[in-house]
Amino acid sequence: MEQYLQNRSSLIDQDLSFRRDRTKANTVSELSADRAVRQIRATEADSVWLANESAYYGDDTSPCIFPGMQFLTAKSLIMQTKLFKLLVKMPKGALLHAHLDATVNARLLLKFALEHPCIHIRLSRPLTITSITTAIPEFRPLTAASSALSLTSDGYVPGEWVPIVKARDSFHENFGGPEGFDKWIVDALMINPSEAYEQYNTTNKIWRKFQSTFAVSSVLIRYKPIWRKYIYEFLSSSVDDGISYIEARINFHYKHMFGEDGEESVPHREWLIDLEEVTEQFRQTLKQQGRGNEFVGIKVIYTTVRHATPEGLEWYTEDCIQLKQEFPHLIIGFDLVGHEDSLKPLIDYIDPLLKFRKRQEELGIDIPFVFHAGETTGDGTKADMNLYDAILLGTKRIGHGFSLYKHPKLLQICRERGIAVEACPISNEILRLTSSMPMHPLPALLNQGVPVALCSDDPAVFGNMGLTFDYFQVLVASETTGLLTLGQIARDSLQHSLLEPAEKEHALQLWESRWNFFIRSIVEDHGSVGDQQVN
Ligand SMILES: O=c1[nH]cnc2c1ncn2[C@@H]1O[C@H](CO)[C@@H](O)[C@H]1O
Repeated sequence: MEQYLQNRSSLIDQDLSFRRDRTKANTVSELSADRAVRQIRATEADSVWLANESAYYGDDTSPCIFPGMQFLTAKSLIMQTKLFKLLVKMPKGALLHAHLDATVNARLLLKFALEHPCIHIRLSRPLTITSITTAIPEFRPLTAASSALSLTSDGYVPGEWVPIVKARDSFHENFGGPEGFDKWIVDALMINPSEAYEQYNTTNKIWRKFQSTFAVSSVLIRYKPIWRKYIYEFLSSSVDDGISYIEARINFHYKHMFGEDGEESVPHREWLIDLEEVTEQFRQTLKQQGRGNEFVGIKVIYTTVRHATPEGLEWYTEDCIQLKQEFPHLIIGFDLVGHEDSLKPLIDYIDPLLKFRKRQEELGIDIPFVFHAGETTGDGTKADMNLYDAILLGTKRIGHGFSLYKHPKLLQICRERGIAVEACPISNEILRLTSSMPMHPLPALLNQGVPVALCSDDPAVFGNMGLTFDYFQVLVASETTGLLTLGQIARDSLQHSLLEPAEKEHALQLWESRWNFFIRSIVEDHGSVGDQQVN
């Protein structure tokens, strides 16, 4: 028996030996905090999840309740847990994968829109009680006065612009009045549980709804005064969630933003000037609050969408180079975004991408690739094959890499070259690549020793604001993963960021001291629990 148990633990050790949470010696406090968190997780597996499962017995329409279940159904329950409240306080390190135009709470974006009377709204078809759930509102800043007063009156002519405040005030009570207006807009900006899990419950179907949320928000966010408020809010909510550094993907597909005059004429460089100014303003406010150490900064990964033609892409690579020359410290990467299963694969862009690299060499600049790749359930499909091209093109990290676990050689390359995966678990689940967290391939990557950073992707659309929700879902869906794994993930997010070496060193030092404080506070709060052996 003794021999058997020895063999067993040796086999387990060998199997998990690549894991990055095993590479570092842990302090006594860390081990104690990890045990405490495992204990809370075990207790809540019964008190929160099992308890609710039994409450649902006998009701065929009720969702199945378990840790790591469908996020949109579980969200309110998650927020009530001790574990969630504890994780809110964890220093998360860097947010390395977020589309900037999907990062601010939808209600707040609507509030920003209502603060600007020049924002107008229109519909392409008359609104009916049944069509409201799929009717897509269109926005535009307009300076000329419009005579239309209501979207819901019989006299409304589709295509006519209505000032947003009037549209809201006059929203007919049959549609819920002004609150009904708010609900309609917010629903158009987000994915709700019945859309993700019933109406559009396949990847292709949910992507159509997903894309439509960007169509609704795009003009609002590209209105310069809202853009500035949007960035401020993104920074402030991220830092409140324990994120200290951000590499945001900005979609430069649209060549202009709308200025205060309502003209769509503000070029990309001004978007970045705004970003810098607002960031500075935010930094000053934090300093005044004595919280200067909580924020390192924000940098930008230039992105455009995979429906550009290979020739058309050259406009964007040239634009990216110009921005890099003007904002060398701000532009730190290049990526192509959009639905990989249906849009052009990387192999179609090899020529312009190699030219892009050559131009950079000639100019003595470096804009690393940070490609989305393998965001698919496919095997050997063009989206899955993007992984090979991303790696051959020298990608510094992989966005999503959902299908990476199928590729032994690529896993080895990622481990050996330190190519981190920007894993977006909640995004993957809502976009229907996985039905729940226990089905997500993340543990395969962790066990293979691939560096991982957890990311929120499009929190405004999914409702997973900050990083706490993604950390939570990962923690409750694995027995191997513990608090110390999450710590290593946060550390790796900074380690695999594109910060300059000195900046990275500084960011890591700040993180380590916050981490030690966090660990100490867990031990103080839960010390007695932590001393009990759980496993
Ligand atoms: O998970 C994702 N995978 C690929 N593309 C995405 C994802 N999330 C958002 N976008 C893309 O980014 C643009 C907005 O900046 C949108 O066009 C959207 O398609």
